[in-house]
Amino acid sequence: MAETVTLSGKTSAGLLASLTPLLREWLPRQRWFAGKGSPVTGFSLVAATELLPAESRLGLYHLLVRAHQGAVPGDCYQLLLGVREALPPRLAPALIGHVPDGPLAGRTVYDALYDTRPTEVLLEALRTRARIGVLRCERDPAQEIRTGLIPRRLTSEQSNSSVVYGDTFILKLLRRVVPGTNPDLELPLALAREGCPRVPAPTAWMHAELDGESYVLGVLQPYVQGATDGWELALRELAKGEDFGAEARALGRATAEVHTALAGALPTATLGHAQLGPLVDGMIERLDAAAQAVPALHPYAPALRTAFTALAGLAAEGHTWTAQRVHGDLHLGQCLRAPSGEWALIDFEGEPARPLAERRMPQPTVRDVAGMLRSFDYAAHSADPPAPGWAAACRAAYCSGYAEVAGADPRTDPVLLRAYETDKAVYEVVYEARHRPDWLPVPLSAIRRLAASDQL
Ligand SMILES: Nc1ncnc2c1ncn2[C@@H]1O[C@H](COP(=O)(O)OP(=O)(O)O)[C@@H](O)[C@H]1O
Ligand SMILES: O=P(O)(O)O[C@H]1O[C@H](CO)[C@@H](O[C@H]2O[C@H](CO)[C@@H](O)[C@H](O)[C@H]2O)[C@H](O)[C@H]1O
Repeated sequence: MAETVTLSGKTSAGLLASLTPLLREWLPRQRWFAGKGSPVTGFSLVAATELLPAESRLGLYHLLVRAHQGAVPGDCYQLLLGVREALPPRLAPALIGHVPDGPLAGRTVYDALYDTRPTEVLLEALRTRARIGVLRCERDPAQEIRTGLIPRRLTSEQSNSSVVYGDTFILKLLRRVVPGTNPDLELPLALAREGCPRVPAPTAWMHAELDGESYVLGVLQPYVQGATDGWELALRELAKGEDFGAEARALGRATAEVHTALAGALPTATLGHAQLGPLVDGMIERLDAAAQAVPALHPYAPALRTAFTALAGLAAEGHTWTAQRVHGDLHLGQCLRAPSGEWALIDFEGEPARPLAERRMPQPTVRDVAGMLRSFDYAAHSADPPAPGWAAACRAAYCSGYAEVAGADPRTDPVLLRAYETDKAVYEVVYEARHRPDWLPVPLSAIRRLAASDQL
């Protein structure tokens, strides 16, 4: 591996100044950019590390940059920038721009995750537990990382960016990074220690040490070869008019296995009146904000609010609930079915827009169950014609499968389940209004059902 350096203050200031106009254009267009809606006014450099010298044919920089949006410093993003004289045609979609001045004047800068050599450099750093400037790589000594694996970038990227190496490993590079323990590494590591086979065990990971704080930057894990995700599979079965009950039941069992392992690995808590109050307040605040943001939700808000006040009422009567660490953003797209038929769960980041501390709090497991129940409903309502009976059968099979392993059926606590399902549907209304307005009718159909009923 080439010699690597953390850039001096002067060099990095020059670098950032010349990159700023290009990044200001490019960053807001990325799928993973979280600050959509308000313009980026500037950047500050959090860390810059040269992984391949810029003077060579191919330069490579690892950057952590804070995007400023208005007066307050905004989110910190991880960028891997390649530097070349000119881009070969295969790298055209990766173009960020041509640098007009400064230390890289006349050269072309691009998103290096599209390129083979830079992604090989990352894997090599993980394999060799490299420490480069602020970057630190660590790995599970029990797992081997072979050399010579061919990288390819995943095009189905969502909140982050992923590279698959020879169908053996997948490296997820977090794009918006925050200091602290990241559940996307914390939970799979805890599950691996607990011997839970439902979640690929982290093979290696990279973080940055900055001012005494650690930022998780990426996680390498075994790639589930030939897997189909639950969303794709559900839509396929729906289109064929096929029953999905057996798969839904297996998914319920897999979810309960993961919950059982998480409860064994990490602290649990009891939620009584004092703890539930703030949780319910949060649900009501999210509902009010959503009803303001999406007018179509407004007429249903009073009826939806009863889902939350009913839960607060139970707590006031002295009911308690068990809380533990959960997935936090579970839906069919986070479930992978291997050709063997086994299900794996991925992406333990939680809802990325929520603060880390909130995402790491113990919560009732029904939060994940509600996410999956919503997902069956989503699949059924994106079919033409909608198939509510199919969703109802999947939801029942999922809860039965869950109960077989957990020993308790989520449907036996309808007030809790309705509150969490309502909270999720409200979140989805805002998500769709912001990202996919054509999909808004899907969560709105659930909103109508939830507003009209006081049970599952
Ligand atoms: N271990 C894995 N094996 C196979 N495919 C995976 C694995 N982990 C993730 N993927 C694929 O990568 C995609 C993105 O992963 P995910 O963790 O959900 O990232 P994001 O946070 O960007 O949504 C998933 O939808 C899935 O198709
Ligand atoms: O996968 P992400 O962590 O990025 O989750 C976000 O995007 C999801 C859509 O890609 C969104 O999920 C919603 O749509 C799914 C179908 O596309 C459906 O299966 C889910 O049940 C529904 O919530 C998710 O809410 C959002 O956080």
